[in-house]
Amino acid sequence: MRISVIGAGALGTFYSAMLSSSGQDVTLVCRERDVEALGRGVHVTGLLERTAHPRIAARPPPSDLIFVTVKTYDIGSAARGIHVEPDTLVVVIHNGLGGDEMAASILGKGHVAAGVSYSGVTFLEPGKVRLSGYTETVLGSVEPEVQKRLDVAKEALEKAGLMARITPDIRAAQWEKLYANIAINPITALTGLNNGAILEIPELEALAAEIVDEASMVSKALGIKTSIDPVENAFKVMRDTYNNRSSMLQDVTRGKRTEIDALNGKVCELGRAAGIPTPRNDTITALIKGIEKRHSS
Ligand SMILES: NC(=O)C1=CN([C@@H]2O[C@H](COP(=O)(O)OP(=O)(O)OC[C@H]3O[C@@H](n4cnc5c(N)ncnc54)[C@H](O)[C@@H]3O)[C@@H](O)[C@H]2O)C=CC1
Ligand SMILES: CC(C)(CO)C(=O)C(=O)O
Repeated sequence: MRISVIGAGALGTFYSAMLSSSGQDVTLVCRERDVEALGRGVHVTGLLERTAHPRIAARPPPSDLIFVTVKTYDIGSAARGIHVEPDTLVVVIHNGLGGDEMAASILGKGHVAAGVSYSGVTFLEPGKVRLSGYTETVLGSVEPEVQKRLDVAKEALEKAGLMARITPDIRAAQWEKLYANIAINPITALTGLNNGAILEIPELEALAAEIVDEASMVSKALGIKTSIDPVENAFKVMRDTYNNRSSMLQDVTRGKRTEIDALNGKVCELGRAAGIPTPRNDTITALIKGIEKRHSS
């Protein structure tokens, strides 16, 4: 089976190293500027050590299974570069909401599934990443025909030593992770604190709970049924990742664009459409956009 991983950042380097070192036929699709460095191999350090030599390409080759591991705002352009064959399955692994729908609008609903990853991977330099959290990838599609074909992706991940699970409700899985990201990512990006420190400041802990409560109201209005307590789950992730610097804190520290539109911004958008007020998320979104503007000007 021909597997491609699009995006040689933190997650893509990790997945391609794992898939390729298990003997599978893998192409890592990267930016032109990184082709040479990645040609020397990809390396994972931290919780486990892996070195692998996947094929490297600046354009997606014809593939049976494609993992898209780019930031949410790049999913559209990455999808436009993919040529799908009739049986190609594209799994878009991302935080937030709307990414797989964006890919499906370009590639066709019959090709696209979503993935929710609970790994924690830090990008060090092209071809080098550090793994700090190593848990499962949850796979699912809202399209029954795609859902039936997800075993292919699950088996490829498992063969690579990665835990994978197919969920019958991918939207619920995405919301479950979203509750943690909308509380942790922007608060840490605005304060510079590590994830766990939110719990040490009563005012921030209360703000985090209010942000998640608003999202929970929106998800209920949309008929999303999750199996967790949203606020408790967000607090648990803060405890479990106590010393992490969130991806959004890392983004603003480096002057990079953030994924705020697919996180709190999406909650505001869906809340407006459903008639549910989201004042905390509106404010948080505006503040992060202000930081992005500072960096872009
Ligand atoms: N890093 C992590 O531990 C986790 C990340 N996620 C999510 O996974 C997604 C990917 O995250 P990261 O790997 O951290 O991002 P990243 O920013 O480290 O890597 C994305 C890479 O994709 C490249 N890229 C963008 N468009 C491309 C295209 N058209 N062709 C080829 N390369 C392209 C970028 O240049 C960058 O190297 C995000 O939605 C993130 O929130 C989810 C769970 C954990
Ligand atoms: C779970 C969490 C908050 C870990 O830092 C994360 O997903 C992120 O930083 O984007």
